[in-house]
Amino acid sequence: MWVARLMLLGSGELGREFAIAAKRLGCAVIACDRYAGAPAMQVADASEVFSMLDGAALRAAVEKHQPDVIVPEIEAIDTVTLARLEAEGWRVAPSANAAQLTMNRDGIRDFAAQELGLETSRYRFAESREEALAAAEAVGLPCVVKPVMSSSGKGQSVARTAAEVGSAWDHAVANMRGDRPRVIVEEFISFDTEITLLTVAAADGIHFCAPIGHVQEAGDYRESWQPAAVAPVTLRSAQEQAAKVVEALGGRGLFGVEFFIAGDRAIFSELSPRPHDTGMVTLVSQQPNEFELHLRAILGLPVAPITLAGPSASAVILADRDSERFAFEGVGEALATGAELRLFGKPRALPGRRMGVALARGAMVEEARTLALEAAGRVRIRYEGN
Ligand SMILES: Nc1ncnc2c1ncn2[C@@H]1O[C@H](COP(=O)(O)OP(=O)(O)OP(=O)(O)O)[C@@H](O)[C@H]1O
Ligand SMILES: NCC(=O)N[C@@H]1O[C@H](COP(=O)([O-])[O-])[C@@H](O)[C@H]1O
Ligand SMILES: [Mg+2]
Repeated sequence: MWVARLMLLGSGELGREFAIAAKRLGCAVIACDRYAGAPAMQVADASEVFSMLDGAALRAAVEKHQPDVIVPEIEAIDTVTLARLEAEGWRVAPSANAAQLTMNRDGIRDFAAQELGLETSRYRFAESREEALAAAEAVGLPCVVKPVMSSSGKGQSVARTAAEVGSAWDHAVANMRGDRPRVIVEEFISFDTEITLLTVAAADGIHFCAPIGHVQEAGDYRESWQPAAVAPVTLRSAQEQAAKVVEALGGRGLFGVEFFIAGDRAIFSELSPRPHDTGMVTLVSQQPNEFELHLRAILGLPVAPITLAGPSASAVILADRDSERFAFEGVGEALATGAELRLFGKPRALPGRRMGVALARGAMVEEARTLALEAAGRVRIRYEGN
């Protein structure tokens, strides 16, 4: 009856678009997350609510729903259980190894820098305030301090002085995911621009999407666009590095490989073994989009040709407070710009939480960026009762 039964571990905005792609190709989707009514659950066949870090609950959900493929959608998952499930014959996309190595920044960074020899920022790990200070001295100031387990910039800050390293440590520990107080202290790279190189590991080999440029604030993405202007020699270097790391991680699927571009150097930063938030621009910029590519690669379906529709951009819509009673206004004004919207349906607003995204095309990237920003700015969240 089904093409495949897919279980999503994490059901946010990225999972939602993946679920839509999967439904369009006749798959069954079981969406799991830590709260009810998560974006992907709203379009899935079934859902389960539990913490992805709870191994027993994870195993119970897998045994109950018998998925053909388990598809991690967030970083913070009990990857020991995931690896055991894979060893028992359950399929994990792209692989339990990829999920395990990328869940913690120490895993992927040591793997990329030391085992594969990719160029990265100087870095050290620290498990106390004192160690963080020593690490900052070793990599130099300013430096970036991040919890080893976190995403979307949570717990991340830049320290410019030794005193700021202490507060950066406190901020990281207060905002980390998981139960391990450990940070990475990285040399601050003053890059010219940064890109995500969506890299597809498919049955017929590696495919690349056009590079995606993006702007981040407080470690979280605000705008992205495609194609990003990158010199051919630099793009080749990024592609070679991406192919190396994706092949070494193993498995089929789409990976978002992040690079800082400084002069003609592509400096490896990190990667997601799944669709990337900055890649939401592909919902209007290319065919197949990043969600369809992940699905097709996982299922062994054709991924090529990947065609670019034209210069495109995305801009995020953020909440600014904690509320479960809110509504979106200005949707009509936003759509009147010609841009598209994706409002994620998150049941709760939180300060800085991404609630939606505006997507636009233009004759040039600059025009698409202006339109997407304009449309995102026209959407307002009206909070009730305050
Ligand atoms: N060493 C660095 N030097 C300069 N800027 C940095 C450095 N590390 C991170 N940043 C900035 O912070 C952003 C977020 O960092 P990073 O990708 O490591 O965090 P993240 O929490 O994993 O984010 P996401 O989950 O959204 O990918 C980067 O895209 C970049 O703009
Ligand atoms: N950079 C990773 C990323 O963008 N992940 C996306 O955000 C969701 C969590 O959002 P939330 O924190 O608002 O619940 C995740 O489920 C995923 O879709
Ligand atoms: Mg990142």
